[in-house]
Formats: sequence, structure tokens, C-alpha cells
Amino acid sequence: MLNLGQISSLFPFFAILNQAFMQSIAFPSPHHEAVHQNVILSVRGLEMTYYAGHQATPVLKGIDLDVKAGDIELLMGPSGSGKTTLLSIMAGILTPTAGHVRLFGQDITSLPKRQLAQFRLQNIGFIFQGFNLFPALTAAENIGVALQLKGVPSKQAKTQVMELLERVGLAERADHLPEDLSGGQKQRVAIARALAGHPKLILADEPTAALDSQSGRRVIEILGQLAKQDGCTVVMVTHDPRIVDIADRVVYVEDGQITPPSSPIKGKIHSESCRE
Ligand SMILES: Nc1ncnc2c1ncn2[C@@H]1O[C@H](COP(=O)(O)OP(=O)(O)OP(=O)(O)O)[C@@H](O)[C@H]1O
Repeated sequence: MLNLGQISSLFPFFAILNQAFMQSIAFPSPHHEAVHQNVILSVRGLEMTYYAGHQATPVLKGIDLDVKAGDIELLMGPSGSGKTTLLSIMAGILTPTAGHVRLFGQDITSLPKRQLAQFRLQNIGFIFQGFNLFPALTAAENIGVALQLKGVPSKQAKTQVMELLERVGLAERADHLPEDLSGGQKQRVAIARALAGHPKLILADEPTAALDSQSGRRVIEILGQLAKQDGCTVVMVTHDPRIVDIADRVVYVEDGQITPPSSPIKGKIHSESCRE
């Protein structure tokens, strides 16, 4: 297996993750405050304007949003309405022009970069439309790298990798490279990787967009089941109406604002709280 240095030199994306992790391991864990009424993610007065030279493009125009522990929340709305921008700010990947994001009691908009990187690593799992797997690593190694970054000792990591692959139904594909997997299988590896280390929040950006209908259905099923089993909170940007079936709430974003109704769409699916 490749070591972290070799992987970093091959993949710039990993190098950034690795560097952020190495720089941040000296920082203490975030302070967890009492979370009001089971709300684990709270967005207040969020605004985002992109600047290109003198051109200002206001994209988010005052977003207020609360997400409860254990819920699956969908961000839906027209193309260009600001969903991915909102998700990226919730993830601490983008800094808003104004407003705050409070996650597990921590205001992430005011965290220094290194602490933010550590906070993300400990608390958030990401799933992207394009899978973002390392092409030279097997399915098992892709998950193993995430566990390694989170500081899981290698013996434990091996066991956890197999557990995660089994949960997404891919144990027999452990030694396959991404190029030997279908789109749906790649996304299932990416889900297993996102779940590595038991993050309390999963953020997903159009996880079924690149998949055929059957693979998309399987991924939706797994997301629903795994979120429920892990007691994770899931916030997902999607245009896929089938995902509404597993969601607790749909939040509609239009022209940078949340438009009503963003009320519960059915009885709460998940009763358990996120693991501490
Ligand atoms: N880095 C950037 N610089 C300038 N403008 C940007 C940047 N990123 C996004 N935008 C613009 O901000 C607006 C919102 O983009 P965003 O990707 O958040 O929308 P979206 O609702 O997720 O769209 P889609 O459903 O098509 O993915 C768009 O008009 C987009 O062109």
C-alpha cells in the first residue's frame, strides 16, 4: 500500500486534506455546547456574494435554517439558486460574506483554518456527485486512507474497512480499482468512505446525478438505511425526486433564499440522536 507522502504527491486533493490534517492535529477538539432542541446545525443571516473583478454576484441573500439531529434534509430548487454554495458554507469549505453557521454548538464561520480542518475531519463526511475516489487505490484503500487521516490505528482500520464495504454490499470488490467498478459501485465506495470514523453529519452534493436509474435507487436505499443505522444527520443537494421518499424535510432554495414550504414532508424517520 502507498504511504501518505506518496499518495499526496500523486493527488493534489489528498495533499490539501493531508496537509490540513497534519497542521491541525495539535489543536484541541471543538467545544461542544448544549444543543437547543436537538438542533445540530444552525444557519443565521447567511449571505454570500461572489466577486470577479468589479463584478459582484449576490448568491445567498439571508438564509436562516435549523437542522435537527438524525434528520435527512434535502436542499432542492432551480439550477443556480445557490444550493451548492449553501452546502459548501455549511461544510466550512467556503466562507460566507455575512452570517453564521453553528455546527454541534461550534460557530464554524469564526474558526481559524487549521481548527476548521480538524473540526471537519472529526465531524463531517462528504459525498460528491463525481465520487472523488483516488484512481490508483483500491476500494479498500480509498476507505483506509480516510481512516488513516482520522487517526485510526491500521489494525482497527483494516477491520473497519471491511465492515464498511460489507454495509454497502461491496465486500467482494475490496481489491478492485475504481476503473473496474460501475458508477453505482464507485458511489457506494464513496458512501463507505464518508461514513469512515462515524461522522455525525453527512453532506452530499447530488449523489445520484451521475448514476443510472437502478444504481441511483440502490444508492438512495443505502443512504437512507445507513443514515438511520448510524444516527447521522444528512444534508443533501439534489434534483432527484426519488430521494424525497427517504427525506424528513425538503428545503426549497430559490434565488438565494429559502422559500416556503420547508416543513416536514412526513413523520420523522429517525428517532435516535447522533452519536456523541
Ligand atoms: N466560484 C464562483 N464564482 C462566481 N460565481 C459562482 C461561483 N460558484 C458559483 N457561482 C454562481 O453562483 C450561483 C449559484 O451557484 P450554485 O452552484 O450554488 O447553485 P446551485 O443551486 O447548486 O446550482 P445547480 O443546481 O445547477 O448545481 C450560480 O449563478 C453560479 O454561477
